[in-house]
Amino acid sequence: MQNLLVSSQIKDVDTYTIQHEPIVSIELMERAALAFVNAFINRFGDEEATIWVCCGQGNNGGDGLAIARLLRKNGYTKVKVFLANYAQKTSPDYLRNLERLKQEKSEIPILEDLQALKLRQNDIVIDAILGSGLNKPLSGKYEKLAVLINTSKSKVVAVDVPTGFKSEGELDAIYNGVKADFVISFQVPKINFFFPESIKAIREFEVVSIGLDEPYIESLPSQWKLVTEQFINKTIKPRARFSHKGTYGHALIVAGDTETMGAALLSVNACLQAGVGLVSACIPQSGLTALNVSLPEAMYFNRENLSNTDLQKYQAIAIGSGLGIGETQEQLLEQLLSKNKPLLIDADALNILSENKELLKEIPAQSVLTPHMKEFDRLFGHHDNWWNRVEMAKKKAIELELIIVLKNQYTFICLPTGDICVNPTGNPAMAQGGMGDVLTGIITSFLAQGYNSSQAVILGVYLHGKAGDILAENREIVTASALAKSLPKVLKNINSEKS
Ligand SMILES: NC(=O)C1=CN([C@@H]2O[C@H](COP(=O)(O)OP(=O)(O)OC[C@H]3O[C@@H](n4cnc5c(N)ncnc54)[C@H](O)[C@@H]3O)[C@@H](O)[C@H]2O)[C@@H](O)CC1
Repeated sequence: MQNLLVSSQIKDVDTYTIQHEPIVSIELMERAALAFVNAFINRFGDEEATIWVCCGQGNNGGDGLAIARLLRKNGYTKVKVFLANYAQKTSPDYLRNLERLKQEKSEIPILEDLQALKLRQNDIVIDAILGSGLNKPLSGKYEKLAVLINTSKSKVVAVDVPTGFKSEGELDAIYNGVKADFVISFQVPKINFFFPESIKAIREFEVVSIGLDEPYIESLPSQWKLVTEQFINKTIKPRARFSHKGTYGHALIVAGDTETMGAALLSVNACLQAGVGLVSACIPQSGLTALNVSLPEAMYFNRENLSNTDLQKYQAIAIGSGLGIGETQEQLLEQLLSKNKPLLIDADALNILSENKELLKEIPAQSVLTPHMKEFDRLFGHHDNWWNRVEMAKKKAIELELIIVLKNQYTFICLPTGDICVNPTGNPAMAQGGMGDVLTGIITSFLAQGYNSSQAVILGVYLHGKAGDILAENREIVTASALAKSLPKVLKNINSEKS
């Protein structure tokens, strides 16, 4: 897991690195500019393009000036600098870079008049006006400049963060900052990059290392964690020699209704594909033929027997996929809750909870809830923005001792400890019915295999997204069935890389 930091902490890390590496601040800026330029060249190789580097007067502007110089050195001949010198204060490193640019007679025009900023279709704007130092909403000349950039047809590449974009905290409903096609951000992704509202400001982003002190970053207190591939590789266990089906647990999935049996089958199938030893499908009798035909590996569990069966033999129990809503389903949920064993609660089971909120207190600790936005709001009230929604999920996870998996392109996993783990995998090709049922099956599978609740959820969410990402490399749409089918290979690849 990687710590995600708020802007004040990032500033602190800059200072720490400068003092302890040690490195002078102007050299750190040079390193940042070089990292930006390398990533930029990788992506925008056209040396003939006209590049307008728009610079403010803080360190973000200082980066911009160094970037302009380095681009020129790398063969980009049509680089121009525009100085947005609208403030009283200037940073010392900005001034040093400005001096250097002037002294070196680098043939880079330095413009200050807005009229001179004639942005054309194939031009590139490098936005180095304001970065993570933003401390109030954009207004006046800054806002005017943002409008000019946004209404041009030029491509916009932002340095660290787009001008006017808040790196953390509630994002305003109306965004008046620079809209970037691409952001090259330094060292750590900013927390708000993972929030859906950032789409107004950022189309794509990449994070480049500038050599800030990583152990120090990890030592800082932060409730925000980014799930990393290293964490997954370290956590996941390969199949052991001499193991048998009993080694990988027995899962029980309570799901399906006459017309939504597909959801149950998707869940049960995903549970198998993710490696469970045994899975029993507690579905209505009307689904028995479908189950036997499509998933011969799965076992059938008669619903009539749920109340009087000892469920201890199941290492994991999930309820919800395609369950339907009604008195019978409510009774099923209540029966499971009374067994006092952690559950995974999804889909219709969440909707039943939102109609019977008094049941929330009955959910055993360490249970997992996997709502999408609408299910979450039905459960815990309407939220105007994602920041507030995630804050509420965190609060409820602590209060009810649950793991709340708030699903989105970047899923937020809120743990009872107060930590919020952001999952970086997943993509829009996966936006299709059944995907949630598959996720439920995968997490249930990992729970049954003996991972603890947090591990099972993090592994499940990450690998679900990872499988989707791999498939989306050469297809526009990824169906839930295709994703489930690809899981054994994704798992194999991870385990082979380790050995
Ligand atoms: N040593 C460092 O601190 C490093 C900083 N780096 C760069 O520095 C940036 C942060 O630099 P700074 O902290 O100087 O801040 P910025 O350059 O982002 O902003 C500078 C100034 O803008 C003012 N300001 C904030 N919001 C405003 C608004 N809405 N309207 C008008 N003025 C506003 C602030 O008062 C501040 O004086 C990062 O985003 C990154 O690009 C990198 O060079 C890496 C090293």
